[in-house]
Amino acid sequence: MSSRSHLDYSTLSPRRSNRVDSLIRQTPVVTLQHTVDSVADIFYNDPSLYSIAVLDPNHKPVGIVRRHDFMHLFLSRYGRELYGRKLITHFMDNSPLIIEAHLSLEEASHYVTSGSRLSPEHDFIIAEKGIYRGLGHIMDLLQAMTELQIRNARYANPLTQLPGNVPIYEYIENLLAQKVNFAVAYCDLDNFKPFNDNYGYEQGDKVIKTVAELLTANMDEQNDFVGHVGGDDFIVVMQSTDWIVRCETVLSLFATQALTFYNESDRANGGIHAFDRKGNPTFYPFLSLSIGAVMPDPEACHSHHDVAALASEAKHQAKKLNGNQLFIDRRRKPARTVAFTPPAENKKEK
Ligand SMILES: Nc1nc2c(ncn2[C@@H]2O[C@H](COP(=O)(O)OP(=O)(O)OP(=O)(O)O)[C@@H](O)[C@H]2O)c(=O)[nH]1
Repeated sequence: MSSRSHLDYSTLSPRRSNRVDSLIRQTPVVTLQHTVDSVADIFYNDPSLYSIAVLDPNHKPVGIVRRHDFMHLFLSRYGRELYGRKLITHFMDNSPLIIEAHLSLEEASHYVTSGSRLSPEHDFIIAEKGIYRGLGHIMDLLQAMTELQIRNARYANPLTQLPGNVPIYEYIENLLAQKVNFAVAYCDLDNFKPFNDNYGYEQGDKVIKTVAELLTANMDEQNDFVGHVGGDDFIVVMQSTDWIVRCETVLSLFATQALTFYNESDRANGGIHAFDRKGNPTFYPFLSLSIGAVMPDPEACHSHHDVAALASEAKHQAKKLNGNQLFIDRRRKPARTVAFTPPAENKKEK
């Protein structure tokens, strides 16, 4: 998203498209030794320049000079004569907004909107581990955020409006690129097919929406990402330190809510009497949720395929347990790779 207009997202590298470094604009910088006169010359020679970052000898940003503020100095009588030879450090904003390049656009937007000092013509500094990388324009950020939202809507699951496969993959790739620790939970309903067959697709949709709502309500908006692969399969990518408790809360709430989807007679029986896929009469207990979770090793997992393999395996293990269960797989690197496949495609194999 480097120039952020009229871009075909399918050609973008997923790990860069929604990060702050995609907003970097290379503009002139000055050091602590620059005088007001020399900075004035830079502004004069480039009318499109709104701000100039001031760096210390280690390339760390220590301030920002804005054309708008600078103009005041020169509009005052004898301004240039009085201040021209002074160091720029006297006239810079020495607490500029500095945003790390690896952060997501959502995180950047959060910083920008929570800082009431900033207005649309203000720039922010983009740094990597505190070292200057370039300037970012607020208007670029807003435009990129709008495009991201349009794109997320395009890839959203139509039933739950949660992000689908493409944003899920991108989110994971982004975390892998940062080499940060995170957990992935693969959530899948149990006994959903007989429920659907017995109570109808519309009721089944309500169950899926309930799972979506429980996951969204119990995860941390800032640190966790809830995605809907399709059908009754959800992926949650978590950086909350208390993610295990959050998953357990979802399970316990679902255990209670699941009962509300049954009629009195089935509730009294503890489930549904129906036929299995081969036509044999079978008893199916209440709907439950299986969650298989893993903590992928960011050094050993090279793509979302590796993470998908780990999460799928954890989900299979979770499904072997009865009822609403969380299974945490201690394996952190995959033996094989698979993709998160929507259930409709899975079912053909059964
Ligand atoms: N209501 C509804 N049903 C769906 C949707 N997508 C897929 N399904 C149905 O979900 C069911 C998924 O089947 P399974 O995942 O095998 O259900 P299950 O009985 O829970 O089996 P396991 O997952 O193997 O435990 C099938 O009946 C699909 O037709 C959807 O969007 N809405």
